[in-house]
Amino acid sequence: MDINIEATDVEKTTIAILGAGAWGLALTNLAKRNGHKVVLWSRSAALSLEEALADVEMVVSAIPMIGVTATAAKIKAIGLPSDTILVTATKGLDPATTRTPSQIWQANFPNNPIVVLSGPNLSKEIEQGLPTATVVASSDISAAQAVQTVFSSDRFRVYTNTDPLGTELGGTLKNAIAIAVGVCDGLQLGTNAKSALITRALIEVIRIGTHLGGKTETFFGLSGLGDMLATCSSMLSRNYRVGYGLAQGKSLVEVLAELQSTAEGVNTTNVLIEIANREQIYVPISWQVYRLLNKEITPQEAVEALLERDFKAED
Ligand SMILES: NC(=O)C1=CN([C@@H]2O[C@H](COP(=O)(O)OP(=O)(O)OC[C@H]3O[C@@H](n4cnc5c(N)ncnc54)[C@H](OP(=O)(O)O)[C@@H]3O)[C@@H](O)[C@H]2O)C=CC1
Ligand SMILES: O=C(CO)COP(=O)(O)O
Repeated sequence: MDINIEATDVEKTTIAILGAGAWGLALTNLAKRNGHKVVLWSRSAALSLEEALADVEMVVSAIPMIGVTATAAKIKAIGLPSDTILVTATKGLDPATTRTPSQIWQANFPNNPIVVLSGPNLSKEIEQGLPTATVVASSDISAAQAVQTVFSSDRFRVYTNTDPLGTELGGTLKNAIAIAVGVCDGLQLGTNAKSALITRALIEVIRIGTHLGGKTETFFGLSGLGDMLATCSSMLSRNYRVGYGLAQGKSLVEVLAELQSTAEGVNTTNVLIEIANREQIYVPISWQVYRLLNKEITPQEAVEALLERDFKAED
């Protein structure tokens, strides 16, 4: 029997959400609609980080990758009770250490429960009240369930998962792929090409993701294939728009200036190639994105390079 839990029946949580960008605002609205008490903090906020964190049961980081290490260090200096749940919603890789955001949070707060939140979550659609689903993943299942309770609604279906790294890497690695698919669409290569690219890209993401410790099945779920399909098929995706703009002959600087918003895939691709070179992981699609972003080839040459590779089996 399905039990319909009304938002009013659920115990209320006090939450600090860090990062007042598109994602931090959308997550704030989701939690507030469920009646939870939310303090939204950003660097330009009137309240200090210390004030924002006072007496909260949950901290949600929606900070772009560029700010995660410094913010985690500031919070460590302030101090957090060990039962405060830390939720990371950032999709990126740290250029200094090649770590994921959850690994950074875990290193700073080894005794706190860490939960990754990731899925096909284009914030503009969520803000319009359109339905979607997401995944909250943690080795601490009760912490994941607490986050599930905070954000779940009839428009935002939240699933739990016990593979935080796989969940996080799916959402992160697909940003390099969204740039590639943006190029494919910008060059008007057609639906067959796009479908082939996304399918081969999923194999690539699974190859990297499992090498780094994620579980194969996670990459076929919402945070893997689900998020890849969302970002590879929408002009709402900033990463897709980076690829699309480059295919139109714009420079990376021009495209990023037009976006005025975070496109994590640019940094992620650079860090990913560093990891792939170091660990000898075969990443043909991300490699062409890397060369394109670093002005080594044109969009047309990237496509030719992918098509001209040696014959191989599909696996
Ligand atoms: N938008 C989306 O649809 C989704 C985004 N994400 C992920 O969430 C993260 C944030 O994205 P999004 O909100 O869209 O980005 P935005 O570009 O909309 O906002 C970024 C926010 O982060 C703050 N910020 C920028 N640099 C730093 C820094 N060095 N330290 C602390 N805060 C900083 C800025 O606020 P201020 O300058 O005022 O401090 C700004 O409010 C990214 O990793 C993204 O991949 C995940 C799922 C969906
Ligand atoms: O991760 C996202 C949707 O799930 C947001 O994608 P962009 O960062 O490309 O806009």
